Amino acid sequence: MIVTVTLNAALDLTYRVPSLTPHTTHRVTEVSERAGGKGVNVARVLAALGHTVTVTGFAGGATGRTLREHLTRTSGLVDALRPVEGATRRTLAVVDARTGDTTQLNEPGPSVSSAEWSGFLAAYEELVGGSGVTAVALCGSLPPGVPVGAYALLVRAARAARVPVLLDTSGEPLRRGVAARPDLVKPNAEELAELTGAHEPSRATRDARRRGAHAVVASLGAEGLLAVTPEGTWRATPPAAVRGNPTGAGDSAVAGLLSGLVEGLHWPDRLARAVALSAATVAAPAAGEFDRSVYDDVLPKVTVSGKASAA
Ligand SMILES: O=P(O)(O)OC[C@H]1O[C@](O)(CO)[C@@H](O)[C@H]1O
Repeated sequence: MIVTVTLNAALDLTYRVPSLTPHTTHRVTEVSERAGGKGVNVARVLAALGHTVTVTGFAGGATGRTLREHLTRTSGLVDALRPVEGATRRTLAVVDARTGDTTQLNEPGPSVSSAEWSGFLAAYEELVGGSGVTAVALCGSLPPGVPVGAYALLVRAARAARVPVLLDTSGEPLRRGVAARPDLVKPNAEELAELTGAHEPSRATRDARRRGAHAVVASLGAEGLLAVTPEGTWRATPPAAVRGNPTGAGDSAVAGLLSGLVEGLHWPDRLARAVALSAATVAAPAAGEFDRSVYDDVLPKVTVSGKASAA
């Protein structure tokens, strides 16, 4: 069983408008509402790939209730979200139908008390310390009240339980989390540059490893993925850019990497799967989903170059 942690879960709204223009009124032509937050999206993609996933983090208020109802509709997901007094946030993705561009607005999330945080930490330690957990993904921003070093604690607890742990966050929580030596981090180019101060991806990726991450997979948008790992260095590139809504493409890459890890795939196959899932998510209406025909089409066309390290 894979565990995904979403401390700042969200009810994701996606609006499609004919053309997004500041200072004007828009008629929304399509509305979708989904359970979201990065770890929830990762879990939904993993479940669609046939994995059983326990979803944990916080949920509260009417939005939290709606999010949990959405989760019950996806088979393969086990809801282990912990209740909080504050209401789960909403996020809004506005898709401009003319240009295909997406504008994302994320609420900050509920205030989490220190008692709620300590309760979560104890439950998490018990969960990852129990039997049958094959990997943990720690994903997304932290809600107000959760300590900035939260991910570092969660990484250490997973490592103590000998469970492989992946971290996908940004800013100071990423910096501290990386120093706790996760097995894998998956920053995008911007997060990587902020972490390391380096703007050239291969240099920044190597630097992120020096800071503590065992392996680093950088997501570089339409240019695919760059992986720097103890087993080797690879670049995985999609055959062509896919038009659509890129929200959640990084989450699908995480799902591809994690599923590949627990299935024992070699790095080049894991990376190809992650790139194909990302592309297939751009083609889908919302984060946490992917277009299976695009996935099947792109997967054999992903180019993976690079080499394994000398044994
Ligand atoms: O936790 P954040 O970094 O604010 O990201 C959350 C948001 O990102 C997405 O997961 C897309 O990656 C949305 O579904 C939305 O919930």
